[in-house]
Amino acid sequence: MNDPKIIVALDYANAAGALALAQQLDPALCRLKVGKELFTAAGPQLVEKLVERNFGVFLDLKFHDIPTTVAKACEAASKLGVWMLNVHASGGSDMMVAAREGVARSGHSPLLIAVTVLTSMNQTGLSQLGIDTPVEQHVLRLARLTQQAGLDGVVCSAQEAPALRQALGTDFCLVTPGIRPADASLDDQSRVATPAQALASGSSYLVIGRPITQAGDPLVALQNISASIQEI
Ligand SMILES: O=C(O)c1cc(=O)[nH]c(=O)n1[C@@H]1O[C@H](COP(=O)(O)O)[C@@H](O)[C@H]1O
Repeated sequence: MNDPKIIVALDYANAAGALALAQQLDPALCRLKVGKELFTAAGPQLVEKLVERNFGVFLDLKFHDIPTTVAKACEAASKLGVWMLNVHASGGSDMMVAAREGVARSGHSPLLIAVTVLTSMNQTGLSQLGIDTPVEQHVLRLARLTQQAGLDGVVCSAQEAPALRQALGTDFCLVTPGIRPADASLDDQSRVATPAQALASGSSYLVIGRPITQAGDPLVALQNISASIQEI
């Protein structure tokens, strides 16, 4: 079965921008991520349109609330026919178990993953939250909690992927944003890796936004990145 490793982040302000980009891309080469900005502006109808165009959709709404609310949100999200959805692991074990139950109630079976420590965060940012544990150790702690709650995987940076892969086994899904080709701008990302480094580190899927969406020719950018990971 075709299982593209690249997830293009559709960080657009409206449906027209997102659909125009999707039109240029190929569902055999990538999946698409709909995040908070686009979903707030364009809603479930846009997600359904992307699913109809045969794209696997990662609905990235990073739910983080009391367990009942998250369970119902996950149930509703799963009913949209998405391929993957996520919650924040820092919402805790009960919240993640409830999320899993919400997905099960939906009658659909998307992958359910949890965000560990955002890739924009560094050690200073974590310390400001009162967490003085090294980033990698904190990511590992949240990832273990996620696995114990029965979720399919986590969002982490590629820098933590080798440790997580070793600790959590080959079946646990590692989704890594903060991906930058060697010559690309870091933007607001902090813990970054190139596409090839990320896959070699054990990432299952790479989330890539601006290096593709802001490129002069997004399809060529996607094809170049795809080619750079073919042999890994
Ligand atoms: O859950 C995510 O997708 C996510 C988690 C994280 O820790 N860091 C992170 O950058 N993301 C998302 O990944 C995408 C990265 O986009 P670019 O920085 O443009 O490649 C954005 O849509 C972020 O919302």
